[in-house]
Amino acid sequence: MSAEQVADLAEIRARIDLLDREVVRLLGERETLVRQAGRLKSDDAAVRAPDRVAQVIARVRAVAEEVGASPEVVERTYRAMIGAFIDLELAVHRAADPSAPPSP
Ligand SMILES: C=C(O[C@@H]1C=C(C(=O)O)C=C[C@H]1O)C(=O)O
Repeated sequence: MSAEQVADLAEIRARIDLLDREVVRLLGERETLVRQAGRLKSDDAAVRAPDRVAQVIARVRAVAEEVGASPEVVERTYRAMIGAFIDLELAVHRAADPSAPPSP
């Protein structure tokens, strides 16, 4: 890499780092809402809510198309993120109702 390319890459990474702060802040806000949802639900199946997951994926893919982002990257990112949130929500739900048996 030339000195100019090294400087350009450093600038790009600085901008990515700034965006990541915002992304993580928004993930924290999303986590608060997911925790609230987990306390309201009746059982593990309700926590997993696959129909809702399908809706969210369809919606974010459409938003990606609208804003010029890759729908594939957005879908894969969301599937990984929602998987992690479901694990968190299951833990929150079980802590709120310890008598509930865990699903397989
Ligand atoms: C937050 C919810 O629970 C789970 C987490 C979801 C999410 O992170 O978007 C979506 C559906 C459920 O799997 C919900 O039902 O809305």
